[in-house]
Amino acid sequence: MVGTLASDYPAWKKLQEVYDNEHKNLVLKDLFAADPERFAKFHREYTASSNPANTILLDFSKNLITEPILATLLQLIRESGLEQVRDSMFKGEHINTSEDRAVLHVALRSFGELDTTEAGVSEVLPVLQHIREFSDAVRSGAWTGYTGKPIRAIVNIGIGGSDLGPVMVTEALKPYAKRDLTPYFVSNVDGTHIAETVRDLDPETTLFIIASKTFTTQETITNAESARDWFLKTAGDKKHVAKHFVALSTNEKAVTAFGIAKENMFGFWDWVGGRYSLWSAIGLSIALVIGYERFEELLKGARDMDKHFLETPLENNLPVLLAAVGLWYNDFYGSQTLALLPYDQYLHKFADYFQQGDMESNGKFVTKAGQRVDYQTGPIIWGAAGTNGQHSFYQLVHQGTKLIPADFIAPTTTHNPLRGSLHHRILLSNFFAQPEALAFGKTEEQVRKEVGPNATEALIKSKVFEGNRPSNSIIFPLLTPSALGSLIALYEHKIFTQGVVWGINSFDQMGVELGKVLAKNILAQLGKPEDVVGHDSSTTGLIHYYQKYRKE
Ligand SMILES: O=P(O)(O)OC[C@H]1O[C@](O)(CO)[C@@H](O)[C@@H]1O
Repeated sequence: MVGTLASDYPAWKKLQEVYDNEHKNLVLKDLFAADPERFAKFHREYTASSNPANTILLDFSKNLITEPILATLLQLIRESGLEQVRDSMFKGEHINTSEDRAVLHVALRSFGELDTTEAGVSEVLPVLQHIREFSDAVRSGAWTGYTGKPIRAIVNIGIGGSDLGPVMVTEALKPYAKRDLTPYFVSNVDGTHIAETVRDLDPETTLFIIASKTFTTQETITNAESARDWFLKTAGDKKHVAKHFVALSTNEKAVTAFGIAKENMFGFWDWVGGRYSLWSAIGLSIALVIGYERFEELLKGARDMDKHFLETPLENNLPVLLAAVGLWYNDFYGSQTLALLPYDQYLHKFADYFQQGDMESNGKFVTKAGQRVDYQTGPIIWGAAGTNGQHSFYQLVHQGTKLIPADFIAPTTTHNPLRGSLHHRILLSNFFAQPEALAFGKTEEQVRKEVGPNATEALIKSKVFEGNRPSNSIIFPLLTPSALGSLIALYEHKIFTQGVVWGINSFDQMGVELGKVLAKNILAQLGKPEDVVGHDSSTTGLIHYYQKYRKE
């Protein structure tokens, strides 16, 4: 409820008491031994309403919870008004209070089913039609470059939500890609990024997509200008820009001022948050790579999860259940992070994507009512594809001193069944084994039996796995556009649910502004001969070093 600190909810106080009195007795080994039905009680299965082949099983039984604890977590979520705020979001109410905006990324994938009159919602389908027509034309070769050649490379220039979603999805759905149309992504203002990207490209067959909700982001505009310079070095005449540059934005004035024709702009609206925008025109590169039909399947997968989130009682609601166990560790166990560990190489950018999705949404310390919170809010999101993480950071996850909740994610079936799916069996054996090892560990007694009588006490102690480290396992049949859409929406709504409990605005991003302003001030000074002024000794000293040694 706006105006209530989460720690004031009765259920929060109850959870604090339960944690204080019981957490020492919550031992997974004992919880499983005491209840052979534990998995049955603590897993749920989702089936996409428009695609029965798209199911997701969420196993949350390896969490440090009991049925009463889960019930109290769900009560906390209920007391926060989650259901009411959720309904407000879907109705288009301006729940992004600081910017007085609706939050309607769900309207991008509702295919006209959402009953909201928010300006722009009625234009979603025409924009999708424009995306279909354009992607069909480029993929068929009907759309050619200025010398009549088909497009072979698309370069998406954008950053944050105008980059991370297209990157993650085009990687994840590579099995569905048109392999003679290669996507490239330029995001960093570091000239290296665009220089290295275009160095081997052919201007005659390259299409640039300038993706920017505001069309004012310094990195993106700088890169777009350099891309245009690179292109015109060969093409010469500015009139050829029209065949090689399109824009994705809410800012038509800035787009046309840049020199991109209105008919080559794909619009979207201020109620689409950057980190929730891959379903909008920002997803153009996705539609170009996998085709419009598959892009629509992605949207429908998300829409099916939207329906699940809207219609399913909290105790069976996958986003709510993920949010609930996350709150338990983040706010009562004091964990600081959440590891996203997809056992699928195609999902190797999944954690990167939700670093922005979660941390830019919930990395806040002030509630919507302007109160400073007295509890933890958004977790640090990190992770890597399995099994690579096992050879990198799993030592700490298994035997470190930190509690690291982890979500293990995997498809039962691979797109690449090499050697009779031997690779995939090996991968999935690790997907099953790691949560088991984390949960149940290895006792000193077991170690002694293994190492024999001559081992030192120190060696024995170093081989003990205390276990009792929680995880969720999320498994589904195959990484299809529909499955990916549901999976992304699952996490979007988990993030939303946690933000509602914490009472924060998950949809603005005031925290990114100060750095930008200070950088602009320093940039203006770096170009001048006189000494920099107005900074602390550290910043001044660093700038002096830069000015002493820079060569360019
Ligand atoms: O799409 P734009 O307007 O260029 O913004 C890019 C990114 O910058 C931010 O505004 C700040 O990181 C993100 O929210 C957004 O996704």
